[in-house]
Amino acid sequence: MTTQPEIKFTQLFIDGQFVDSASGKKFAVVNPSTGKKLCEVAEGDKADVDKAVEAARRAFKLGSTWRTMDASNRGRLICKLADLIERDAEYLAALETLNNGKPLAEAQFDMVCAINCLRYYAGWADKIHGQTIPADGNIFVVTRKEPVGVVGQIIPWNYPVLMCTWKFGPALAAGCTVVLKPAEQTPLTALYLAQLSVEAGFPPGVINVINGFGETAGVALTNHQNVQKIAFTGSTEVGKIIMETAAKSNLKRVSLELGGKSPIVVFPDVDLDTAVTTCYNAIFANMGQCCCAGSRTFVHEDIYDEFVKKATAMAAARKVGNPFDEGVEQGPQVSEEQHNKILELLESGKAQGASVTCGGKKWGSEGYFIEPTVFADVTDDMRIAKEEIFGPVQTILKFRTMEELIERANNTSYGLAAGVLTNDINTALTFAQAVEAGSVWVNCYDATMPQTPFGGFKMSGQGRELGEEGLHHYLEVKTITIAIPQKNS
Ligand SMILES: NC(=O)c1ccc[n+]([C@@H]2O[C@H](COP(=O)([O-])OP(=O)(O)OC[C@H]3O[C@@H](n4cnc5c(N)ncnc54)[C@H](O)[C@@H]3O)[C@@H](O)[C@H]2O)c1
Ligand SMILES: CC1=C(/C=C/C(C)=C/C=C\C(C)=C\C=O)C(C)(C)CCC1
Repeated sequence: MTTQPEIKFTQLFIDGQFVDSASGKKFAVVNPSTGKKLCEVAEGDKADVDKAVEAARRAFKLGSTWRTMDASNRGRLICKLADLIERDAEYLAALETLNNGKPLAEAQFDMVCAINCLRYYAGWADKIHGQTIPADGNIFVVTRKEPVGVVGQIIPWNYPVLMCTWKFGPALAAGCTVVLKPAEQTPLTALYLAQLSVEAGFPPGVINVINGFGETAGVALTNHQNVQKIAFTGSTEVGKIIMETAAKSNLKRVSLELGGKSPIVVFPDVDLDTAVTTCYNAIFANMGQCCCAGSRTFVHEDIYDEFVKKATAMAAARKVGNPFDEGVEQGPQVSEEQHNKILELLESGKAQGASVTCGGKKWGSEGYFIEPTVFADVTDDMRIAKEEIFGPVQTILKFRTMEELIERANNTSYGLAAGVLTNDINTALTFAQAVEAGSVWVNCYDATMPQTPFGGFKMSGQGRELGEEGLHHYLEVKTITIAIPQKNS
């Protein structure tokens, strides 16, 4: 097992090559386990985004290698990229753990999910097609699905490799070319994937990666006149800016995967230990840094006290520490900023009267660790019940009736995911139909697969990623109507 993975790539990746930024500027990448600098990477801004978009435009030109390639061969290239990730999965997982702080086992599982995602979309490449339409008159009508063109993709730091593949997979299967901006906190694995794309044989310019900050590189990409679509994952706050910038520049297409405050609901007919474990995983996975985290645990009043007792014991037993160490379940939060934001929300929970039954403060003396925390007696008006904490903080609320539950579960501007744990099919379906969420998991949680659409209602986003739905944002529909002398049925 590699615990000191070599950092091999730190430049920008434009037109199939690693290059310095036009300004020569660099920024520090930090190890969240220690708070110390890992390395410096090139800092891209507008000038570099312009170059990358130009390269992506050339790669997308009519007659280019990419545009004239058989769709089945596009699929083979995507498959090859998946194979290379699989070959280097141990290294990539270690690099992810080093840069992001997630426990190695979680990073390893992310690699499996990333590989599966690319293989799924590789299969789509030669199955994307239009229709023939029996329109009125002496005409022959066909539709073609065409790639939208150059796509800007902006991703967050919580699943760096996985998010790259959620973005690359459908875009490349559709035949687009991409400029991806990783989060400034976690650029290292995206750069390694860029190198793998060369080895896989993607033509230069099809995949470009620009490290940089949101306010400079991110804005330049979103504002660009020659970018036809922007795919964004991150905060709802920035999602709004993206939509506005996209509209004001060239009305580029936008898909958004944003925040959440997802309810996971426990009815009294369940096996309690199983339910406690499901709710625990739903919130504590990835240090709580997941858009779909089950961050409001609603428990029926009949089992509330017993549930809190067991949930507290489980969180207290959670092993925190060096994410490379075997058996460690929780590493640091990704950054000092996130760490401080969580601590501030923990204080608000205490001040507003929630009961801390486990944790509630910083863990250790170096790095960005937070104790696994459980709050009981949480009420809907508290900040910890309303705001996205993005940390290892379980908030347990009490409910009595289905009507009240549905009203409270939906009383949020978010609508990304929800979970319901019950052995009664009617209870499950009543809740599943009523809850305003893009994914509803029954007797499971986080069951997200490449085949299943994922995305939000309300302010949790626009559009869906994954599944067939995830392709649509990368495609334009062209209707071709041909006058013919005589039609026949
Ligand atoms: N939905 C998610 O997956 C997700 C991921 C990360 C963070 N968040 C939430 O957002 C909060 C803040 O985290 P954050 O500041 O890292 O998220 P963020 O939304 O600021 O960053 C996400 C990505 O957007 C880029 N970005 C930032 N401002 C931009 C702009 N004006 N134009 C274009 N791109 C821009 C960033 O550089 C990064 O690549 C977290 O505490 C959490 O609540 C959600
Ligand atoms: C939470 C776990 C997983 C699921 C992660 C998901 C569904 C991430 C989805 C995307 C984004 C952008 C989240 C936003 O923060 C795995 C990968 C299935 C592993 C188990 C834990």
